[in-house]
Amino acid sequence: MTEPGDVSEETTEDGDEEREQATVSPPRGREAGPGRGHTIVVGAGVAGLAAADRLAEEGERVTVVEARDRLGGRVHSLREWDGTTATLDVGASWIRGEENNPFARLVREIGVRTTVFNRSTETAYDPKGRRLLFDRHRRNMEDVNLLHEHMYWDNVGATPQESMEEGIKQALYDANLVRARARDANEIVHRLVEGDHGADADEVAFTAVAALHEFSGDDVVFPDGMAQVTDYLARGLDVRLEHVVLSVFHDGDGAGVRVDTPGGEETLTADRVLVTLPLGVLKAGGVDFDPALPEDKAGAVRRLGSGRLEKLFLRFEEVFWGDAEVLVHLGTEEGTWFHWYAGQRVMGAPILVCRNGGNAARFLEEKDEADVVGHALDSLRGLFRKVPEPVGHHLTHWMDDPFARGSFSFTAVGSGDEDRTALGEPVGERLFFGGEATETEHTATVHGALLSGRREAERILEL
Ligand SMILES: Cc1cc2nc3c(=O)[nH]c(=O)nc-3n(C[C@H](O)[C@H](O)[C@H](O)COP(=O)(O)OP(=O)(O)OC[C@H]3O[C@@H](n4cnc5c(N)ncnc54)[C@H](O)[C@@H]3O)c2cc1C
Repeated sequence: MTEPGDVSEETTEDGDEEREQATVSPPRGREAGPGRGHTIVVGAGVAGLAAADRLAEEGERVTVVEARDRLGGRVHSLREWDGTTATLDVGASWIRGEENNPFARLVREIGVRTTVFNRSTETAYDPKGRRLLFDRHRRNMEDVNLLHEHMYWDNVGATPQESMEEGIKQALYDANLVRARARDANEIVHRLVEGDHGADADEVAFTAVAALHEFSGDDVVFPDGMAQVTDYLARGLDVRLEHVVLSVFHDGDGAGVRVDTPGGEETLTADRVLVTLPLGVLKAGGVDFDPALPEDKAGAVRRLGSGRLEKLFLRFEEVFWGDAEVLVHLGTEEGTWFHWYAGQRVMGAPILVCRNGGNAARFLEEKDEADVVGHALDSLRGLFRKVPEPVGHHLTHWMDDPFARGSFSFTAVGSGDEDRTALGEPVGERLFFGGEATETEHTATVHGALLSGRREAERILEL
């Protein structure tokens, strides 16, 4: 190990890129202020950048190492997609609940434009593609709220071994809805679980109901892309892209990482390392830790789940679905194509986007891309008489992405908050852990990632 605080200097072409980046904004975090040290942050997602931003502001020297050739991690805005002016948020797109939400506060500080999908236009269709009367859909959603309320109450005293599926069954029994209403509410609740957790109701712990402490207010999206926020956090920082961390090591003298770069392998050392790798990457075991992670942390990595949620964007010549900005389709094959969001206003182009989570995503994963698009079009053709061929599409593959290995963490049956806490615990004063999976109250979200990064920055600043 070289001296703590000594990071090998870049001499490759990458170095030029880094210097170029630094000139866009005044450099930050390049030197340690009085009494401060040097932290290597692994991962330039929301968590890593939020930590680096805070540490740099407080005089810490910070070096961010990122495997991809871009910032943002699971925040990824594809700008000017497909020859249009549209920006696609192919990872996170929503701030869930604007009020008191720290991510929303940051967005306001930066002055980034947000908007809401107009839910008053939400239109639901039955399995045969018949539009449900507005009142019927509203009643369905009231039934869903009732089930959720029962689930919150039934959750008191639930054990980690109980599944969300069992919780839903109990709530259905308690709510005592008539058959057709119970069927619709049951289906909608299942689709919501799959979207929120990226897993099926029988894979998710029932206790996760209580863990979804979301904020009130509107859910807002970013017409110009959420990546404006990660770009802002990274301004002026020393971020080294295309640096794939192979191992993380630490001892009494310091900590460091071995990285694979386009110029070959390198070793970077510092006083400490903050790891914000996605849970899926930790689960895959591609990054070595020396010494090995403590058993409670390794166990947490095994027990927590990495969920799947994939998005399909379809671009058409023109809007054929009317004014609706949200379409709900009940009774589809394997729960696929349940929720469509229409981007004519929000994205400024005739785009439909659908998210498939859990089983629906697994079902589609078996197909090649053309078949997935065909399957989506068949489903839409059940709703509209004339569905033209799309002129473009984008399908995400977060589960296969080697630097994500999933969309976000979920509390799997048999795991719990104590696993998330263990995952976020530091190892001595050299190794720290952040990322959405290390949060107990706001898992699987950008605000959770933000809070985890700031939490670890505070921990380091208190040393
Ligand atoms: C399809 C999808 C939809 C979502 N929708 C929403 C939403 O609407 N609202 C919401 O709040 N949240 C949403 N999320 C969740 C949200 O995106 C994440 O919770 C959040 O972005 C995670 O941030 P993070 O910093 O913890 O992890 P990441 O953003 O994954 O950052 C970790 C970084 O580590 C890097 N990395 C991985 N391996 C290595 C390695 N070996 N060496 C170096 N670097 C490495 C990665 O490339 C990445 O940049 C969604 C996620 C997905 C995938």
